[in-house]
Amino acid sequence: MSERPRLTVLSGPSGVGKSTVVAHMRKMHPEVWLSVSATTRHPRPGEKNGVQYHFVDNDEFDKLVANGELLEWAEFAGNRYGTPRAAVQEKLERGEPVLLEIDLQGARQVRESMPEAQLVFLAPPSWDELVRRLTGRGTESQDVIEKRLAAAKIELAAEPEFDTTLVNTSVEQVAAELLALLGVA
Ligand SMILES: Nc1ncnc2c1ncn2[C@@H]1O[C@H](COP(=O)(O)OP(=O)(O)OP(=O)(O)O)[C@@H](O)[C@H]1O
Ligand SMILES: Nc1nc2c(ncn2[C@@H]2O[C@H](COP(=O)(O)O)[C@@H](O)[C@H]2O)c(=O)[nH]1
Repeated sequence: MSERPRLTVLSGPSGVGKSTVVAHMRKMHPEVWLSVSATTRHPRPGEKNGVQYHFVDNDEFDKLVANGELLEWAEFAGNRYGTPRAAVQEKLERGEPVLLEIDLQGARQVRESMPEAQLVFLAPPSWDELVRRLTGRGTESQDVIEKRLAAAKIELAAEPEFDTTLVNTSVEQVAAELLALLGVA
């Protein structure tokens, strides 16, 4: 009997570098499949529907929830985000690894529904560096940055709930560590 296919969750505070690390990893290994979440957040400049996210309005998101189409979902800093269930199930049924990049509330839901999943926490080298990265990205208003930093304090305190912690000092190094955890490299 083959080993059960693995679902990996990558979580960590807003601005720590999750998307940057995953993008670097997929540049080296395009075969790594990342779930595309649905969100009610407005696209940032350069973001395309169906690529970074499926951008939906509140009614569409309500329908996804009501129809049981989301594996998990959460409200984060004023917007809702959720993982479409069907694509994840299809990949796992084919025996292919699955990567989710989601917040702490979503990670906790996955732990409940799929205890075999591995939960990876991406931590910043320091609090000041996290603030620098989130602010320096320049994509959020000061009000939203403050909401995200308030959430970050809760997320950092939850680090012991995760199976593994990776510290994002070097994008290249942490991408290699994540690949190893995915069983790709
Ligand atoms: N190791 C690193 N060293 C320096 N800067 C980094 C590093 N990793 C990421 N960054 C920078 O930090 C900023 C935030 O990164 P990114 O958008 O990937 O974070 P995130 O965790 O995906 O955030 P969110 O949860 O808000 O989507 C970006 O400007 C990115 O270039
Ligand atoms: N619970 C979920 N969280 C998600 C999902 N997709 C993304 N996220 C997380 O939301 C925040 C904010 O993302 P941003 O793109 O607006 O910066 C971040 O922590 C993401 O990881 C999801 O499907 N479910």
